[in-house]
Amino acid sequence: MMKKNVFDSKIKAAEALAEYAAGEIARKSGYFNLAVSGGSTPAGFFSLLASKYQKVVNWSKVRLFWVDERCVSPDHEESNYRMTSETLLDHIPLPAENVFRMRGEEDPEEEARRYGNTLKELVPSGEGIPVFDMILLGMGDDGHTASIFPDQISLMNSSEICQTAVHPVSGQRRITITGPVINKGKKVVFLVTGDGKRAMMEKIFRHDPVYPASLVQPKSGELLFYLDKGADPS
Ligand SMILES: O=C1O[C@H](COP(=O)(O)O)[C@@H](O)[C@H](O)[C@H]1O
Repeated sequence: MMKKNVFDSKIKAAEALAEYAAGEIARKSGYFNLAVSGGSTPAGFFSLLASKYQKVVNWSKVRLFWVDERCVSPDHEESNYRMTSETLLDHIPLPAENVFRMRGEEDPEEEARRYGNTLKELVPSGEGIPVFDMILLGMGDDGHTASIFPDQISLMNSSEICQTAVHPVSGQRRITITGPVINKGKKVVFLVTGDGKRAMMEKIFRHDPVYPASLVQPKSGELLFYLDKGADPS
């Protein structure tokens, strides 16, 4: 099932998503396994969780994972972990043992293997694939999602849980969960904002198969879009 939610501003989209995520966490008994994206878009959502929902959410039941990471040290300005720490983790009582970062500073191939094994060990699986309670995705204006870029679209159909990737322009190495893991998620949520994303969003809603974000089609989970009106093509 697919549901599109459009809001007047990116702050309103982040507010609605924070309310939704907090509700989903509250509804779950046992661990809530959440995988988050990086880049710049989730910062507002994370900040809201860290302020408005800091005392509302039972953070000890959240286990936090990453959808993708840039192969840099965790204090690097481009680190997805660093962005999440500064906007969310530094402000909430989420136990350190519930935080499972991708180690961008390690050898990428080894780290992709290690992280895949961590996911297999900790996240309940279906048909051998980890099933996250929620996966937060972003979309680049080139149609990539996670660190799966159009020129490496085979990662959407990989037999691995986690793989390495390369940014097509900068050549920066990346580690990413693969398409089958994304499509196993119970709630797969795109947060996309800004006029600059509208043209690509239109292609994604047309399911243009050239773009990885178009191939996000959860098998039995729910696909949700949180957009601001700038990113909405309709
Ligand atoms: O490189 C990345 O890009 C996407 C989109 O980022 P945004 O800054 O345009 O929101 C992001 O979802 C991914 O996690 C990140 O590594």
